[in-house]
Amino acid sequence: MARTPLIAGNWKMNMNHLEAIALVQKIAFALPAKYFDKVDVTVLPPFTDIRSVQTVVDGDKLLLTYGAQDISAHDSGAYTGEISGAFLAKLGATFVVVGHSERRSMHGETDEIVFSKANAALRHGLTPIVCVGEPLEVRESGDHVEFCTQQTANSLNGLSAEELAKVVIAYEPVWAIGTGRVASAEDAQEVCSAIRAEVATLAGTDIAEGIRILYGGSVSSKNVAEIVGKADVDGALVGGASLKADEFATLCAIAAGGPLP
Ligand SMILES: O=C(CO)COP(=O)(O)O
Repeated sequence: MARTPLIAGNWKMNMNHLEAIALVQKIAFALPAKYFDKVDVTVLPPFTDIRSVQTVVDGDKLLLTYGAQDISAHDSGAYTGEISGAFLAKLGATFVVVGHSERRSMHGETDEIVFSKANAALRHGLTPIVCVGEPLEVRESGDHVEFCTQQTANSLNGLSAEELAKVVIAYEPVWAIGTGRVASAEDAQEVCSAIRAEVATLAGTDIAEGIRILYGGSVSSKNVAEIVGKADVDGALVGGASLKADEFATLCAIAAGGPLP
């Protein structure tokens, strides 16, 4: 099944709202419209930047989309510091990352919390990018496939098949995040295909074949072609390389099969 590649730039805690405007404009300038027929591109800035990004995307009629790095499981009320999916939807957000390993580890986000956040995203018409991935000790023990399929099942179990069809999953081995130690394309394929098989048990083969599964962890313009070229890898969740306009645009163009004539 042909799945349009998705490249998502997770800016993490970088770029104030003015820097965000400049970065989005530079990415748009460096990535001509013709690429957007072959790759979906989204940027995930800090919450404080989203309104500014919306303004420049809408004002300049840019083809890239944008979203958030987290979401509250709740819709409104006494949840100090949290951000409702209703507010993100109002800002024109498309995607929202849930269960990033940095939130799982530093904020105690369990699979159950990740499930509730994915649910909240879907409730507000947002596409959750549900992150799973093993720590180094699990990789070294050879239990990474079982770990990731279990994390996938626990994070998505309870969604209907129709809801699951709307989800993006990102496989991000923790030992590859921010380390420059990128998983091999074969590593990515092994786990992404196992995740797809797990989704098939949850929601059937058609839905499993239709969803996009991304790889994340030290992706750059130098390694993205081989990784996204794998049968079950449908794009990338990019951290550091998404903060440099030319590097990110080049990475997106490669994922689109470019350079295009
Ligand atoms: O965590 C990541 C994206 O969500 C990956 O970060 P790096 O690309 O910097 O390794």
